[in-house]
Amino acid sequence: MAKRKDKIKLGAFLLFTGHHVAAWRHPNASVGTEFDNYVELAKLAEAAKFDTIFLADGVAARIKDVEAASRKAHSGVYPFEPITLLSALSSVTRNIGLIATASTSYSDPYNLARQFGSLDRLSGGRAGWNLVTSADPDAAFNFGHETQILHSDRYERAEEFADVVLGLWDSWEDDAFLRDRASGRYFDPAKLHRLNHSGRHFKVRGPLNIPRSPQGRPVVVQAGASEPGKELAARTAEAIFAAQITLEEATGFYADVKGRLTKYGRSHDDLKILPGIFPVVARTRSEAEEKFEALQELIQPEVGLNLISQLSGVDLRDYPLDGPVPENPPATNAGKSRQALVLDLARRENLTIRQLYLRIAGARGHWQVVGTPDDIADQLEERFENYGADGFNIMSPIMPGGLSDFIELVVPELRRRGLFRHEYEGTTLRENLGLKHPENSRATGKSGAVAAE
Ligand SMILES: Cc1cc2nc3c(=O)[nH]c(=O)nc-3n(C[C@H](O)[C@H](O)[C@H](O)COP(=O)(O)O)c2cc1C
Repeated sequence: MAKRKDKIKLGAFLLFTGHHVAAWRHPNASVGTEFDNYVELAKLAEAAKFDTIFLADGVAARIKDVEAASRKAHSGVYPFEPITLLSALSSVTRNIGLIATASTSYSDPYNLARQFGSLDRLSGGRAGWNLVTSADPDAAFNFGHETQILHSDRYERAEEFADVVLGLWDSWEDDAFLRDRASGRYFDPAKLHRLNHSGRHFKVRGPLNIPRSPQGRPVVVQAGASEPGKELAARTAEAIFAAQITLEEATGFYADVKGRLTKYGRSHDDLKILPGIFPVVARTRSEAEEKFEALQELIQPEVGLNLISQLSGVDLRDYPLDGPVPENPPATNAGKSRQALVLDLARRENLTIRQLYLRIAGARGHWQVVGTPDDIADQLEERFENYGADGFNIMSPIMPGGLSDFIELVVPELRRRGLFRHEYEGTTLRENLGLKHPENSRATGKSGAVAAE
């Protein structure tokens, strides 16, 4: 197979103390909850010419199992709301993309379009929206529901939500605002487009009361991998955060989603697939293994059990720790692809419940690689060259050390192999990700989804 001509895209998935579930207990982990901690991480990633920093988010503290939650740093309690934080970080960064998570189940499309449009203008065109439907069951109780919204209903709402937001972002054409003192014309009415949306979930007249950004509009990212998740991504997203452990899973997912683009008039390069990787890197394999084991030893059984109960959608607290993971538990209404991924892993490697949580406590079901810079670069290169990814979301085990390790040890090796940039291609997120400047779908009459060029 011919070597790819494009280069790997890299995002830093920032979780304040690090992605390993016990990272907060490690003496080298920063407490990570202050603005300066995020300034440090954002500047580290930008100096390394990463494409993006990405912030996960939820709208509920996950404290149903308060004993386990009280032993974790990430129980759904985040130091900052992500759009607020990235708006602040936009003033201390220049090129790196700023991707925040926001829920289509528990937001309003007009306000969300405005907030991300504002972040996009504040940052000079570097905003991205990680569209989630909120698989977290606890979120429903903070927004007037008595039970979690059904998975299928969440995605039906998300489809319409995305169309409204995309339509609102096209309220004004790029050159609508003239600000012409001589003629007295501030904007050209012919370049203003009301949305006049009326659907099952939303009725939104528009226009959005904020102009388009230097990159046209924010980049839409999707992270769901169920059937409706993949379809929504193929129709509306320009980047996907995915979670696959094996090369086969990755290439299968990549071919599946890229294969869906044509029916929406979109081309292969209109969507970048960026699976997560949890890299533990050191100059020697034994040193990398020691680093990883030092984190593993800090995992408390309550926390490990709680983590796989959340990911598998099954409360495993009543099952023996050293017994098997239950066969065929009920389908979850939470994250379907994540349940499948965790249960397949347990079956594939014949893991007990304790072995399963030790296996995924770091990467939460993402791809985990422990080794030297060459080991990790080899794995990234293989997945990239075999079209299992267009880039990767780096989920450092511990912050800031894990991110600086990857930057100091793996990035130079990727550059030596000609796989990663030396300099940014542009100043907007689209320019650096290699995405087209979106035409204004209201101006061209291609309503709703992402308008093809
Ligand atoms: C890299 C990555 C990041 C994610 N970040 C969030 C997040 O911040 N908030 C959230 O509610 N869900 C997040 N998710 C979960 C997805 O939105 C989705 O619920 C999950 O992938 C299951 O989707 P599915 O039911 O379509 O398979 C993330 C998933 C991935 C792969």
